[in-house]
Amino acid sequence: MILKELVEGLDILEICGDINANITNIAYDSRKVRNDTLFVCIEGFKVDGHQFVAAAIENGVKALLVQKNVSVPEGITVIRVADTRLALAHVSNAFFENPSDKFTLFGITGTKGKTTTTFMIKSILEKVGQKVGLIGTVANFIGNETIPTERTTPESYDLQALFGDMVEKNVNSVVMEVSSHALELHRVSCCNYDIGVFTNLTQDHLDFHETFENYFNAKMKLFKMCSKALINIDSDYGERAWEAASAASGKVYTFGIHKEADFKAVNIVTNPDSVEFDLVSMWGNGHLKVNIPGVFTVYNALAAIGCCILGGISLDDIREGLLNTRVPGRAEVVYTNDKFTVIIDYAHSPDSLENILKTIKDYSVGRVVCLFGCGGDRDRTKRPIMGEISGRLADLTIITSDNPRTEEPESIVRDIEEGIKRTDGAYITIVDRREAIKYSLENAQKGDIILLAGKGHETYQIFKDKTIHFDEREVVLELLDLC
Ligand SMILES: CC(=O)N[C@H]1[C@@H](OP(=O)(O)OP(=O)(O)OC[C@H]2O[C@@H](n3ccc(=O)[nH]c3=O)[C@H](O)[C@@H]2O)O[C@H](CO)[C@@H](O)[C@@H]1O[C@H](C)C(=O)N[C@@H](C)C(=O)N[C@H](CCC(=O)O)C(=O)O
Ligand SMILES: Nc1ncnc2c1ncn2[C@@H]1O[C@H](COP(=O)(O)OP(=O)(O)OP(=O)(O)O)[C@@H](O)[C@H]1O
Ligand SMILES: N[C@H](CCC[C@H](N)C(=O)O)C(=O)O
Ligand SMILES: [Mg+2]
Repeated sequence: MILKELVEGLDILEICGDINANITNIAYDSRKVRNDTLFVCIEGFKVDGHQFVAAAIENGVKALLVQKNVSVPEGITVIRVADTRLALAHVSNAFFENPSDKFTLFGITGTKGKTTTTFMIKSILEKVGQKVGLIGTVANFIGNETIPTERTTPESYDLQALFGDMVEKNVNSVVMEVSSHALELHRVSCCNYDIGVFTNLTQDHLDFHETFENYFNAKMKLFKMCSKALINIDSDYGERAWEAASAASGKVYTFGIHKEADFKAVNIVTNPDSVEFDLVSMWGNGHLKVNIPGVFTVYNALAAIGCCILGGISLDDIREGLLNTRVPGRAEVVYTNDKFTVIIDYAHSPDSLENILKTIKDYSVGRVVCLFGCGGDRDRTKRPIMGEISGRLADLTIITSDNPRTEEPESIVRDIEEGIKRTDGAYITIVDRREAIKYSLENAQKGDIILLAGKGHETYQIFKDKTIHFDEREVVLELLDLC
């Protein structure tokens, strides 16, 4: 593609060199530069991409997109802009020929419920015969094809490339999780969303956003890219989100349980392994069931129902699609016998831990044992809060490690302990997660529900010096064999 076409519409501060150069590749990492590549230099949190101009030249770069002055030999075009992350999204969208215009795109943002809601929407749309793309925490999917992923929302170039692939493979709809990091760092800029959903806003990621206000504002950026918005009006930030979406989007719809809403759930029945409710809406009323427990599941279901009804799907098809939804690592029972049950769940923030513990507590006949840790290099302020929640709600807490990353696992455990000490909840600390799980199984009492929280579908554990294979589903079964 001609460079001029890639940068058309971009706010350019300065161009040096040939704007008609032919570009066959875009890279934001110098190690992926080859001949005829446009290299986009990003000032990162760890390193400055502008440092790698020499390496890019060595690899045959044709043009550079920069936000700082750089010196290059003749024959290489340099384009300077104010923000290269935004520019990367712009050129990537152009390079793959505006792929998000070619399918229906649903974007789900919020602290909790994104993965679950996307799985519900995928299941419903597949029920009516659509080919669906899904982009999120667990993996990316193109129909039945699974593509492993490291981020919830990919970098803009990778996202547009994936969209391009989805167009080639004839998807009808794409449903994606939109993380606040992605919104803040322009990973989803230039996307054309048909519907944007706000699920809720509770504490997480304050290491990155620093304040709740910044976190909220990052989430609201989604609505500037949507034709329609769907808001959880019961959420603490629901009214403000409604105002922000109304100012930005074409049409705004609401869902909820307590307040008046376009999609409202009444007569909620909670079961140990499912929820049922009646939907009331101007598009139709009806009884629905989801095989995931917890009142929070009703909110996720309402978000999915709203998207699908606004997308023209009938309530009968929605009912069946919802009933068949399964989400790996979310309230997943990995083992049960007549003595105890082991559940894994991806709760790794205060609100989600509180919700899953309350849900389990409602049905337990014996103790609730909560085993969890907190991720290293992530929001530290949530650690004592989660300790306090578990101390208050669980009969026994086993504090252990999650993904320590570059931090000392013992010091993360101590941060959690600080919170649990404010309660009279019983607890022990076992830093090694496998040993902690072993302890929970060896000491299980009749009626126990053992919750392993925080790692859900993950199949690894990240340490300072290594990443090991660690699939909690496998670990439990292996240890039970040994017990
Ligand atoms: C804070 C954050 O989000 N950082 C992301 C960001 O990194 P960065 O820009 O700081 O990158 P950097 O390492 O400083 O490098 C700067 C530039 O130099 C380039 N480089 C680097 C080395 C080299 O030899 N040559 C070269 O060109 C890099 O490719 C990059 O373009 O851009 C990178 C490329 O897209 C991401 O991989 C990286 O994610 C980090 C690893 C991360 O952990 N992100 C998490 C917090 C995240 O994004 N989480 C959310 C979900 C959260 C949730 O809701 O639960 C997500 O969407 O996954
Ligand atoms: N609507 C909700 N409100 C509060 N907690 C929820 C909600 N939905 C799910 N949870 C809890 O949060 C955990 C993660 O849910 P899910 O993966 O759907 O959220 P997410 O927004 O994708 O999270 P992440 O940002 O970690 O990927 C679940 O295992 C459950 O404990
Ligand atoms: N997407 C989230 C996942 C956290 C999962 C938890 N197991 C942890 O490692 O903290 C993040 O990167 O912050
Ligand atoms: Mg997710």
